[in-house]
Amino acid sequence: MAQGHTLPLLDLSKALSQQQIKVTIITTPSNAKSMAKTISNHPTISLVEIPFPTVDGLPKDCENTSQLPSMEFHLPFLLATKQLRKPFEQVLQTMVESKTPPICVISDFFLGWTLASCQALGVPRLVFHGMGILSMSITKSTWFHAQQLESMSMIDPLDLPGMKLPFTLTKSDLPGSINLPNHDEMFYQFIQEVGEADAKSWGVVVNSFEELEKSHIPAFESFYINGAKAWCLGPLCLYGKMGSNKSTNQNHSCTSTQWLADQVKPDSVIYVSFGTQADVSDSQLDEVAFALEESGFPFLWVVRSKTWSLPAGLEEKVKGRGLIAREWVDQSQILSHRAIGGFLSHCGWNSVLESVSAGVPVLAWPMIAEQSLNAKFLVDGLGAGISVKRVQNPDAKILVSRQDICEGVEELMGGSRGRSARERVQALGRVARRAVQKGGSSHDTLNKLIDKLRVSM
Ligand SMILES: O=c1ccn([C@@H]2O[C@H](COP(=O)(O)OP(=O)(O)O[C@H]3O[C@H](CO)[C@@H](O)[C@H](O)[C@H]3O)[C@@H](O)[C@H]2O)c(=O)[nH]1
Repeated sequence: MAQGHTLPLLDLSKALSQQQIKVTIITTPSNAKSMAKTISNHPTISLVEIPFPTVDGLPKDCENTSQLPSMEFHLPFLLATKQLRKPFEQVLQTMVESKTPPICVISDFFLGWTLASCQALGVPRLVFHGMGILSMSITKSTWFHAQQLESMSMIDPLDLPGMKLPFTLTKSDLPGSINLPNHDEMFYQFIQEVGEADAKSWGVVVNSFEELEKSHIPAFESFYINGAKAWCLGPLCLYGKMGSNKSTNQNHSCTSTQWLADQVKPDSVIYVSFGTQADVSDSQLDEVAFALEESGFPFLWVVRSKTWSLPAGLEEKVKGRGLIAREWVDQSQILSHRAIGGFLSHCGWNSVLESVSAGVPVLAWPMIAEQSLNAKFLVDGLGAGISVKRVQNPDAKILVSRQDICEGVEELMGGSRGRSARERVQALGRVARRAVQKGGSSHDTLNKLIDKLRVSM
């Protein structure tokens, strides 16, 4: 129940539907509403609504993390989702009783209770984390070896058992949620609980492709106790867009796409977005605005903050050169527009895969969750991006200065490191697009998964 998980699962539903599999999406009313349009021309995908519980301490009508006023509400939100269990089980029970049991349930990692629901009815549970293989393996490994980590310095290279890392990893590279010495007790317990259910799942659906992360699969699978297999089916964003390369998207009517259509120079525009979860302070957004103005490059910037506005004097300066989108845009489509030459990104895994799929190099600015690992993989492991310079104090209001953002944008769009990242990511993009086509690794894996599930019925 987060856009970063819902969107790839919708793409997976489309991929399954293309293989003549009937998909039932069980979700809550507001999530169902936002999904309905996307699946309207897929008659084999249907939606079943179950109510979202009313919970003290959680704002009303928040059924998705993107609707939370801030990530402070994340834990109460996660705990509330446990109450979905009963209505979910009723839906499943009805399917079984009407002699149309599902061949499997694909459940989000955060809904750990679905394991027991599936086991009770003898339905295989596949888990989906939204993350890549490498970041999941590092996260799991550091979780299980937390005690050894405690005694290590922040700068010594980490040697994680069973893993060959494609870059040097230190404790300071790990996501804050792993590094914090005092885990929030309830959050810790919640993750422990869903992690145990995860490890007992029948299999794992992964939004990645073998050519990108194959060497890390054995280490990842070793965390599963019943021989569960990781099924790499991605990049999921590419299903439904097969055959398309860089497009001009002329027939899309929304403002951002129209604005993009007027940008005639290929690879000239920098796209900026920080995903659907990270809280970015308004003073930090000011720094981004000044940097984009100073860099001189055309930009398309998606801003989530409801309180921020462009600093005085900047509007005139960027008029005609930049577009600030405050509504939802089709990011994946934007990235595949030929005018887009770079992406200033928080490195959520979907953004990383969408950028790779479109062959767009990234200026990496990780913010929360496992994003620092994605950024490291992309920049140091794959050479498909460069990093912004960040200040070392995580409590500072301004984590990246306007000078450093501007320098990063200039290097990505016009510098030699940006050029080599562009070449590298374009090559990776070709491999990614091949993976989901007939005969490609992800396409084949999807068919093998369907066959295996049918046999085990
Ligand atoms: O206006 C918008 C804004 C976002 N998106 C899409 O929303 C998704 C955002 O996903 P992601 O880039 O992964 O960022 P988050 O929403 O922040 O993702 C959360 O979930 C990811 C998957 O688990 C993790 O990698 C991240 O760290 C976590 O913050 C992407 O598909 C974007 O294309 C749009 O299409 N339009």
